[in-house]
Amino acid sequence: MLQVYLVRHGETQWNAERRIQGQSDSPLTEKGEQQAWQVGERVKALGITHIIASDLGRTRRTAEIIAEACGCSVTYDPRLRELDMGVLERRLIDTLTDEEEGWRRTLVNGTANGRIPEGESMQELADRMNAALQDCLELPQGSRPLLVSHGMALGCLVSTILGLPAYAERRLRLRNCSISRVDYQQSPWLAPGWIVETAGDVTHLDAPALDELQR
Ligand SMILES: O=C(O)[C@H](O)COP(=O)(O)O
Repeated sequence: MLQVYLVRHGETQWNAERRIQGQSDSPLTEKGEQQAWQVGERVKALGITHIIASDLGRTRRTAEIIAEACGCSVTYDPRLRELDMGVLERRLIDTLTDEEEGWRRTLVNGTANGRIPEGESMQELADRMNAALQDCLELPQGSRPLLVSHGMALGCLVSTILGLPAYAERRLRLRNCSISRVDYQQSPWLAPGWIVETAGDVTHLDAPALDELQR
């Protein structure tokens, strides 16, 4: 059975400001760095063999910290990036016009193919995330990978494994530096293929992620 750990990056400046990141980037806050160290402490005894991260700065930094704790190297996969939020990237959520908020709501409550102008659909996001996860099956026998990615990206992945539409991800709270785990297994009792073992675990963090207060 292949176990794959899924970690959202630590809190960033823009997470704290409620500014939309998408594929734009802001650095981890001091708290975000601490969260990443706490993930490292939690997972260092789990025998992680590969750390694969989105190539955006906030996931790179989170992955580097976890890698230092686990003693393994990091590779980067752009398929693990956050949803491309098009023209709304870098904007403060609280300053969106009614029309802009409508575009955002299309993603939150909408259809799989809804998108922000110049952005990506949830279904496109789910497809690339599932493809990246599927590639973990090609790793050598006995591997235990840990993927470092983003809130909506990981939410889409977990939602679609559960057989929910990609946009159901907003029903799943994946806080900064939460840990989820999905397993690939053949079982006489469970559906064969990917199953969700845990989602959004934050019991290793000593303080609530700011996200918890915001959403
Ligand atoms: O701001 C965003 O793009 C998302 O809502 C959260 O993305 P993040 O997980 O990269 O912070």
